[in-house]
Amino acid sequence: MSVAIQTDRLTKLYGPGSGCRGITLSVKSGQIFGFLGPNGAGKSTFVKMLVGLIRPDAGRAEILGLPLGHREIRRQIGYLPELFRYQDWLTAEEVLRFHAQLGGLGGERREKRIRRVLNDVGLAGRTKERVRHFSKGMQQRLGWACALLLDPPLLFLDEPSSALDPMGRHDMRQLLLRLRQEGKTIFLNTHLLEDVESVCDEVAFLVNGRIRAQGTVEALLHPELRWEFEVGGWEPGILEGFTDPAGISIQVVEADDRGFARLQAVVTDREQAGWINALLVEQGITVYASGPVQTHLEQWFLALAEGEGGETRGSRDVADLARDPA
Ligand SMILES: Nc1ncnc2c1ncn2[C@@H]1O[C@H](COP(=O)(O)OP(=O)(O)OP(=O)(O)O)[C@@H](O)[C@H]1O
Repeated sequence: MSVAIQTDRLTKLYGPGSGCRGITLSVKSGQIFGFLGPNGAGKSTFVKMLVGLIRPDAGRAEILGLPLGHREIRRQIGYLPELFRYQDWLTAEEVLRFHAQLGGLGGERREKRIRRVLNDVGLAGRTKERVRHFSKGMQQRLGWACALLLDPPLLFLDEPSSALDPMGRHDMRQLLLRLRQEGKTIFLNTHLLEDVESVCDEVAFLVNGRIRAQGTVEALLHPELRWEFEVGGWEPGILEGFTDPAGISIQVVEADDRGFARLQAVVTDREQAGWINALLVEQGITVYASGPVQTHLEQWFLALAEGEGGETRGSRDVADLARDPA
């Protein structure tokens, strides 16, 4: 798989503690890459460097094999800015014609592309309306249309669903998946963890201008199989003296004085979880429920964001954070 974006210690500083520093990351072609972080983390600054709107202070980058700043890159990328604003005296169609003209697209091909992208973003019936009469969500849909217009292989979308209602967000997630199927690479800045969990192949978390964690969503959230058991009839020491041939350690996460407890164990597979289940029952414990522990991206996000400014958190590895996000 080739690499669409490669950055090497890319840096832009606006002052102490703002901007982004030393960002090294790699985005494979054909991926949806999620770029996450709390407000002010430096996500938009990073994207603006990649699309050529601001110059880095230090570091290097290659976009589609071309060095950052190369004119050809602009032909190959689509960009939806976080703060979008279009000529509100024009109609949606006219805005797109203007953008097509800037991109060197004309004639019947242009008209065909305009019809196609307006249809893709759900504005097919609103093409003759002036942008000033558009709702914020419709304007953002127009922004998507502008980004897609020249059919670029690489898209930078900065908070692309921020103005959309739940249905609109759903539509856009479907569109993202379709674009990936068509082979596009998508760099997605977002706060919507639902989007990240459902469409992103890899993610990077930015806090205070630095990358704190990076990897596939699956590896970040589930570096190990942890199983939970909700039980009744629990007593401290009930499993004492029991010899465990597999060396599994069962931890008590929570227990009350009526014998209710939540237990957890790291297991290699479901069979091992079933074996623990049988063991508990053998000891006279009632198992009400059991299943794998689900870590949600939100827990991750909060744990990383709370560590803002803490260099020690930055040095912890991803698996370590996933085991103990707090
Ligand atoms: N042109 C600028 N001049 C001075 N400071 C800036 C400028 N642009 C951004 N910053 C600062 O850099 C930091 C990162 O801003 P940036 O907009 O990149 O963050 P972000 O992660 O995209 O935030 P949000 O999620 O709120 O959009 C902030 O502290 C911001 O105030």
